Amino acid sequence: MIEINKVAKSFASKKGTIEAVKSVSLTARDGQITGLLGPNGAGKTTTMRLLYGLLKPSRGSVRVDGVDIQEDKIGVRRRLGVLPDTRGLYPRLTARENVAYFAELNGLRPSDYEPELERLIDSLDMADFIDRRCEGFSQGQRTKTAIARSVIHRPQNIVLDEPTNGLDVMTTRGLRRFLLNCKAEGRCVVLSTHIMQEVAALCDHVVVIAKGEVMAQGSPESLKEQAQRDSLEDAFVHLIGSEEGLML
Ligand SMILES: Nc1ncnc2c1ncn2[C@@H]1O[C@H](COP(=O)(O)OP(=O)(O)OP(=O)(O)O)[C@@H](O)[C@H]1O
Repeated sequence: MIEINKVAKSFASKKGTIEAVKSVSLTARDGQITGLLGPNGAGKTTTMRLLYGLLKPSRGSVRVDGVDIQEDKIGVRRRLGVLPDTRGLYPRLTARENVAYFAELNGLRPSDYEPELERLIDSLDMADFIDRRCEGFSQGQRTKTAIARSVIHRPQNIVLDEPTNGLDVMTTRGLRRFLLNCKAEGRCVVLSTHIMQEVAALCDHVVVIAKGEVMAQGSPESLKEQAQRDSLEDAFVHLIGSEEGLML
């Protein structure tokens, strides 16, 4: 379970202070997929970076399975699998070597991680390229490798920044099946997106973010009720107060 309590983050720039995240609170539960939905520049990536400890919040706190990230960063990272916005693979290593390297950084021996790696190759459909160097990989191949790498240590909590960005329909469907399977195993999945179909297809709990603040949160059904709209699309546009930057 991930609990974010009133986090804020601002950046200094030549033109003054940018308040990327003004105040975001949410709880992402085990056995659920929680979606952060918002237009471009809403503060999703910054919230994700605060969540996995890449950035330190200006205010507020983050707890993962009850552990405060500022008090025990390493303990929290062990409980987290992260797909960052920059996928960041080692181009000279094969996909298998990239995943194995991360498994070993997490203290696993080949006999510990190899069965899980085989399972991931199968469920993410990676057999065709697993033993190729990552240099020259397509976006889908890169994303799949980065996802396998982020979950090889079987973390209870999985955090993915725009996981289906640039993926084709078949790859997206495979990834959705994979995430639904993680949910069925009782894991906590958090993803950010600006694609509404993603939310409708996957999310149990949706946090609508715009301009660094939470505009509304709840199940897709409850968001329609809160906005008094019949479709999710209309509800989101109403809650955000603009259509800008959203993909319908
Ligand atoms: N390191 C940084 N320095 C300065 N400004 C930043 C930094 N990181 C983010 N911002 C600004 O904070 C705001 C929120 O950015 P963020 O990347 O969190 O949005 P987002 O919701 O993920 O958007 P997108 O959907 O376009 O990826 C933007 O105005 C962005 O320019």
